[in-house]
Amino acid sequence: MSDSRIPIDHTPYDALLLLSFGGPEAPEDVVPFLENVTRGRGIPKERLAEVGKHYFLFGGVSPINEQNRELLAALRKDFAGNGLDLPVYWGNRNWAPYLVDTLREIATDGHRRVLVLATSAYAGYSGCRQYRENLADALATLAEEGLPELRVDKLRHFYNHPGFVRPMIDATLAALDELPADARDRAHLAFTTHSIPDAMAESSGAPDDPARGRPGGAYVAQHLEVARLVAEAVAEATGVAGRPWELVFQSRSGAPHIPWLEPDICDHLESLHAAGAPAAVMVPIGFVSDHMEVKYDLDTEARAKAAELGLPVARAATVGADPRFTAAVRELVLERAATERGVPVERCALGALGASHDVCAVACCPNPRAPRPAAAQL
Ligand SMILES: CC1=C(CCC(=O)O)c2cc3nc(cc4[nH]c(cc5[nH]c(cc1n2)c(C)c5CCC(=O)O)c(CCC(=O)O)c4C)C(CCC(=O)O)=C3C
Ligand SMILES: [Fe+2]
Repeated sequence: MSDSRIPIDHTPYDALLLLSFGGPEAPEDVVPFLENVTRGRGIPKERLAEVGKHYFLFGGVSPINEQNRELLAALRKDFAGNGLDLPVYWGNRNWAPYLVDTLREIATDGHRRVLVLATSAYAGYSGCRQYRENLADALATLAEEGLPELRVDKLRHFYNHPGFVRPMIDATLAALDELPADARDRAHLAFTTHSIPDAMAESSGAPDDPARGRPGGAYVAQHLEVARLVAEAVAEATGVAGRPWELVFQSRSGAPHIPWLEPDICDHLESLHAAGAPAAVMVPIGFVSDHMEVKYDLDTEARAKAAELGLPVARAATVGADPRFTAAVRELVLERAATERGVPVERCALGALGASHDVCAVACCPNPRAPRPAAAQL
């Protein structure tokens, strides 16, 4: 890591907010949680009933909140151990602790400039702007309550930061080791992420992003870049060149007549099997922790499909609270703080796309329904 070159000075910021999706923690939470997630989004009732079943299969508890508690503790420990005296708070979009309550706490604790780490590494409406709209809504509520004004900035997309990519390389190598030895060297890598509507993918990214308007937009271009970086590092570590890999999708919702990114991981496993592939590793590069989309859609549904086909599969772990990731967050905080102070610093990124912008443009990753106020933009 290059953090030694960035001064350990968090001014002008006085708090970091870990902002996440949230999930139910008891059976009676499941329906209200799904109502929060899908309000005004036109998700068919049948799909909601189906997704509800996924949660009930796990006792009505999503692992996501516990994973965020672990990340919060790991960030605090990393900061404390490296002389970064910046309080870290946690709030969610869809479940307690709710974002608005956490922001109120931040304001009443006397903080004014808040940096936000969203648990989503890539560009796109769902992973970026929607969180910024939620921030704008929460700030409006605090203003109505007469609380002092907070200024909120969001950390840049971290998909190509070495502290995010390197743990995924190791996780892919570990998953390959779980496969039968005679299938290992010819096993495919199936990189997976959340499917989103084609139109949302195409409009993802900054207006001047070269990927914008191309099929899949910045969302797909960024995932392809991470997939390539992981595949190349795995080739180097294993000495196996030319291993096939693909970017595939999971967790589609929405109405069937609206096109979403494909192929689905389960269809992909079928194609691999039909084409004679001996095994596959599923690498969930689109997610930062092993939450429900990973535990159900991959570990339950896709594994069942693979078992039915007789295709050996393994699943790589997500980054979670890996110390390299918490160090990367620290580095990103210090990088952004230095930039705000006008101090030039190295902006660490692997691969060809370079470090993302710090501040989103008004036309970045537009809302697919109608424009709404969003925080942390130009
Ligand atoms: C890009 C993306 C990410 C990754 C970036 C990020 O992390 O933000 C993500 C993460 C997550 N999505 C999650 C859960 C759900 N997403 C849904 C619905 C949707 N997701 C979408 C996209 C994404 N989603 C979209 C375009 C929809 C359609 C409705 C809409 O336009 O909003 C629904 C509704 C039911 C259904 O699945 O149809 C649920 C329950 C959980 C929590 C898991 C847990 O509980 O452990 C997490 C981390
Ligand atoms: Fe989702």
